[in-house]
Amino acid sequence: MFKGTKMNVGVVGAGSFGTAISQIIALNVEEVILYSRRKKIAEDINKNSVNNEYYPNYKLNNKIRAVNSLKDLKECEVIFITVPSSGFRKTLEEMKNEGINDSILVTASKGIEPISSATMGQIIQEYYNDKYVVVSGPNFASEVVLNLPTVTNIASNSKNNLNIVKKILETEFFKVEEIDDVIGLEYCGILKNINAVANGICEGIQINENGRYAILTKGFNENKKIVESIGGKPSTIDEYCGFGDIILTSISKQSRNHTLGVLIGQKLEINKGHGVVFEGKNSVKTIKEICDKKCLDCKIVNFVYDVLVNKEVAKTAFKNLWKNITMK
Ligand SMILES: NC(=O)C1=CN([C@@H]2O[C@H](COP(=O)(O)OP(=O)(O)OC[C@H]3O[C@@H](n4cnc5c(N)ncnc54)[C@H](OP(=O)(O)O)[C@@H]3O)[C@@H](O)[C@H]2O)C=CC1
Ligand SMILES: O=C(CO)COP(=O)(O)O
Repeated sequence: MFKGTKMNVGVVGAGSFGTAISQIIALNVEEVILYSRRKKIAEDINKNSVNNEYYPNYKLNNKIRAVNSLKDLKECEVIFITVPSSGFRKTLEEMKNEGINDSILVTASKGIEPISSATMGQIIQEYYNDKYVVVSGPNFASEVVLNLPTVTNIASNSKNNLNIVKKILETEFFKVEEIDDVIGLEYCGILKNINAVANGICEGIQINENGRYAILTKGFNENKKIVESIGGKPSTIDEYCGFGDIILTSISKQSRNHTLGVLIGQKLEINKGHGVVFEGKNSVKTIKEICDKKCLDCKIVNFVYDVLVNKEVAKTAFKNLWKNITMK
């Protein structure tokens, strides 16, 4: 007999993380409705329980039902949004237009909107309310999909919504820890991508390990300053979503942001055509603007900005960074 939560849960975005989190949720609810903007992906999932595009060799839980219209999520009490930040606002607009009004919205996207500098949660607030839930942590989708030991942090202004989301997500191996800092949690996910690119660049130009871990330490401490400056708690950086995710994505070759840095450091051409999600690349300009506005001298952000935006040679940018690395 089913012992989980009797709830309609939806997931928007049948990509790496959306599919992975659906697997986790499926362990706790009767049905997960997974929205794919591509009909073929939805059809494959429903026919064979396989997401051929993102996990071709993995059988998904048969409690996952894929749909190709956002209308089909109308009855969901909770909806997780897992599209990249670049498509987040458009997705919310479409959800609104399709009559999705009363669901608890959860964001797992680790990016920031250019120009408005809005976090994904703040964009949700524009269309809905401030009762959204943020999920973030050292959570590679490739491991989440297998329900391997993982911890994530969640935060919300609504205790009730937080409890509901925790119930939907927590499994024996996928642990969920609440923290009391919505904006800090979101910023941890945004900033660690920039650290990952920075450490990847250093690896790409073959900086020694002592040097690379100095860069990592510097980035960790600068993130604390940034989180505090935007109204978050500096201590949030010590949590899984902070320390854990910075380390994971700065070091692991599984990280796309880290890999991007390595390739740039090695002066290899980045293939722009295949839509790989590099949230760090997309957010560094906005984060640099925020730091400048707040008169924060964040050397790791500047380093990544110099390489990615100013197109400075990575080795030159590193030399400039290193000159001032011990300056507060
Ligand atoms: N991968 C990971 O380990 C983790 C990722 N995240 C975060 O989750 C977010 C998504 O990442 P991830 O799942 O890896 O990315 P993927 O590229 O694997 O999947 C993205 C999903 O969003 C859809 N999508 C892409 N662009 C748009 C758009 N403009 N409008 C609507 N839908 C769109 C894609 O559809 P289609 O297939 O048709 O392109 C796909 O379903 C990112 O912000 C990332 O930082 C968070 C934790 C872990
Ligand atoms: O956020 C992630 C793991 O926590 C995934 O990182 P990448 O986007 O760099 O692959």
